[in-house]
Amino acid sequence: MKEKNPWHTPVTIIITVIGVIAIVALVTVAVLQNRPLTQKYKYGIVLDAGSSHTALYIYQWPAEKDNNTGRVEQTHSCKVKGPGISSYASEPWKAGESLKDCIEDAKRRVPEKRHDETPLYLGATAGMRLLSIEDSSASNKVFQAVEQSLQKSPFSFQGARLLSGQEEGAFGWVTVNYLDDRLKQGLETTGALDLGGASTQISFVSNNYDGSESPKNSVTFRLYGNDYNLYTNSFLCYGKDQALRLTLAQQTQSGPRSILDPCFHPGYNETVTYSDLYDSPCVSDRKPQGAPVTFTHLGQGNSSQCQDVVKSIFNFTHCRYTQCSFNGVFQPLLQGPFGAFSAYYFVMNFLNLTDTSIPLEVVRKRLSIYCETPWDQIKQRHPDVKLKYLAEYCFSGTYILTLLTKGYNFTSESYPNIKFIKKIKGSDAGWTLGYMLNLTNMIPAEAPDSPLLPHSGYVSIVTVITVLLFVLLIFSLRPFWPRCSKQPQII
Ligand SMILES: Nc1nc2c(ncn2[C@@H]2O[C@H](COP(=O)(O)OP(=O)(O)OP(=O)(O)O)[C@@H](O)[C@H]2O)c(=O)[nH]1
Ligand SMILES: [Ca+2]
Repeated sequence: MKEKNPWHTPVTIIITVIGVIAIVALVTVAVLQNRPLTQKYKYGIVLDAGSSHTALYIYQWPAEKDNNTGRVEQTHSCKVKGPGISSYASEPWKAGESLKDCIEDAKRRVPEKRHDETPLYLGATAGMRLLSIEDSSASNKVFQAVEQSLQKSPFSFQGARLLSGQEEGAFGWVTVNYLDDRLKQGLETTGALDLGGASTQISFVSNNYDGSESPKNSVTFRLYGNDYNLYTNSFLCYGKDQALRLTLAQQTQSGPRSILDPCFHPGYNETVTYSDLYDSPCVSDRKPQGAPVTFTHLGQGNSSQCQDVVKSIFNFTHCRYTQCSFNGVFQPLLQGPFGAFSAYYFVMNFLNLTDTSIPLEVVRKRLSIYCETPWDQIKQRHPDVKLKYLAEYCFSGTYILTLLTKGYNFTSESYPNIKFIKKIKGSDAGWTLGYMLNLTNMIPAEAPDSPLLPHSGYVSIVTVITVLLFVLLIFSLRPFWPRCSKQPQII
């Protein structure tokens, strides 16, 4: 006779079926409930109105994770044609007009249904700082013109304003450390070195600096639960274009008809108008009286003399603090790694000198060989490079090394701590990202609560516990199991 399987009773079959359905349902709900939503993005736009040009940056981040694990990244940038907005002082409406192409570009890049919720900011830096010193009414008119133009865009325009040098330095530092993921993890931070056309910024955290010695150089932040006491300084007139004016002013104090400039290649020969050279508040008070209309700017290509001329634009004589960089500005001891961007990168990249493991002495030697190369040869070697940029790389390279070593006190030992960078993980290094993160409150002061378990761990645990409960249920029903009718053995 065939033995009857005790499991084949209606009760156990029903329990098993219900149990299996329950497990499947539970796991499905857990998976569906916790699956990442289809990615939707939010956008933010920042216009960087620099002294030499304006650039527009578009940032995006996952819509449902504004300030948590969502990472803000740059998706696009647009270079505005023409000079910086401060150059339109005499015809301000043109400053507004100049932005239109990049705004049209942004309209195509940001999905249309997000346009009206996308914040748009314009921040102006040293070019407008100089214009506001020189002619505040002209600078107001330029701001009005760009505001009028940007208000017409479909984006949510949040205003155009002048950043202070301190903000420019601090937001550059936030950008670098945010992109490097150093803030969220509370890691040692990276200092930021920004070389613009009209100003230059240095920002870093130094352990032996509490901000009390020079409060105007101190910015404190609480980010992701960590406190930072940042040292920052912006040197107006020490961006590379204004620094070049300072050295040319130094060489033309007697109002000569020609100068032999050690920072330009031998054979270089250009006519410069005195009124153009001295048309900047950085040098205007030093315009020589009775000078001719123009002077001939001749290149000499003499590196050591170039270093001397460049050094002469820094003032090292007075310091009322325990230590200074230059021009009587307090600076604590340099600390940690540094990221150097903007013109630091453009120039050192052109000169093939971004590798800071090359000893500083070798860097100087290579630069002096470059500076001594005749202008004709330089032009032949680089037919595609803009002549204005090409003519200035010898000066700019010398200025960068002088600023870093004589100005900020980097030494042969600390020079390798500098990294010349353009982008970090696809986003440009600069103040714009930090500025937007700040204005959109996207970096919380306290560390966000992270989920106890990752999604996969959560699903696995739910499944295991459900199966265990089910097995337990089956066993708890044991008394109801039909008895196995074993035949007594006949001996
Ligand atoms: N060689 C080279 N120089 C560049 C390039 N782009 C900009 N520059 C120059 O580098 C300097 C710094 O440029 P930016 O960092 O854009 O300066 P900015 O933001 O206009 O000026 P600030 O308002 O002082 O920050 C300026 O003298 C520019 O003319 C480039 O692609 N190559
Ligand atoms: Ca800049």
